[in-house]
Amino acid sequence: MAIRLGDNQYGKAEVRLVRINRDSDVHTIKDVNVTSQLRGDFEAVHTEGDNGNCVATDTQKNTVYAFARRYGVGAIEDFALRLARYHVDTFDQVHGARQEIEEYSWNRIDTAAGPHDHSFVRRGGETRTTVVTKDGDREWVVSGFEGLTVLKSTGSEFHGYPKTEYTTLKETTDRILATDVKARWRYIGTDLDWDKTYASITSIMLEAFAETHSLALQQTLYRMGEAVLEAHPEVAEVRFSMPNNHHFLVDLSPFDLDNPNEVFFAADRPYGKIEATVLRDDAPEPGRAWETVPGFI
Ligand SMILES: O=c1[nH]c(=O)c2[nH]c(=O)[nH]c2[nH]1
Repeated sequence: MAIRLGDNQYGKAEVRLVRINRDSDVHTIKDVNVTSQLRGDFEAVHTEGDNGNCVATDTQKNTVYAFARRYGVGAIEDFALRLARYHVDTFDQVHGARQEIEEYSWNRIDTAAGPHDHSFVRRGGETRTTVVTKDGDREWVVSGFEGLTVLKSTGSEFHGYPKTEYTTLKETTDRILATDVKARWRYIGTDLDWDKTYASITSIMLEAFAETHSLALQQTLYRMGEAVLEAHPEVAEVRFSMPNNHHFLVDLSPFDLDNPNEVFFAADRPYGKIEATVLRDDAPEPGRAWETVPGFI
C-alpha cells in the first residue's frame, strides 16, 4: 500500500497584534489578527520528523511582530503580501504562502474638545478581512468583511413564491429586511490603493442595500455585487453570505391593539441563509484564490 503526503500548509494561527503609531501626539491604532501559513518542501517534517526545512511557527509569529515594528502594518492586504513575499523569497523550501488577516476597527473618542488624541472606542462595526495566497510568482488577494449588520424598516416585499401543502408564510408588500453581510471579493492585481478601494466598496454595498426596493434578499444581494463590479474594474467577483434575520409582526389583537408594521419579534433562529457569487464574465481565472477561504460557495 502506497501512502503519501497530500496538500499541506502550516504556520501560526491568530497572531493578535496591536500596533500603535506614536509619530506624533495624535496616535493611530491598528488591531489585527494574523494567520501565517507556509507551503513548500515540507515532506520530511511530516514523514520523518526532520525539521531541517521547518520554519517554526514561533518564528512566523515573531516575524509578524517584527514586521509591524519595522514597516508598520498599513493596509492589511499590503501587510499580508509583505509577509508572503518575505517567506517565499527568503527560504528556498518555501514555495507558497497563505496569509489571512482580520482587522478590528477603532474610532477616536469624541470629547467636548474634539476627537481625542489617544483614546479609542470600538463600536461594533464590521471586521475587515483579507486572504493573500502566493504560489511561486503568482499572487491572489481576496478581501472582504463580516458582521456588517444592516436593516431597512420598509422598502422590502416578498411574494409570488410557490405555495405548497407546507407553506404558511404570508405574502407581504412591506416587511423589515435585516441581515449581517459577509462578503469577500477577489481582486485583479496586487498593486492597488487597498484602503480607498475597501472604503468605496463598502459604501457602494450600503448604498445598494438602502436604495434597492427589495423583492427578495437574493435580489438585494445581487444588486450589491453588481454595483461593486460596475464601479470597480479591479474586482473580478464578489461572494456573499447573508442571513435573512426575520422580524415577525406580533399579533396584538388579543389586547385590542392593531399593529401596522410597528411591533416585531426579532427571531435569532432559524434564519434564511442566502449565498451567491456575482461575477464579471471576462474575469481572469480564480486560480488558487478561493482554495482556503471557507464559508463561501
Ligand atoms: O428574501 C427572501 N428570500 C427567500 O428565499 C425567502 N424565503 C422565505 O421564507 N422568506 C424569504 N425572503
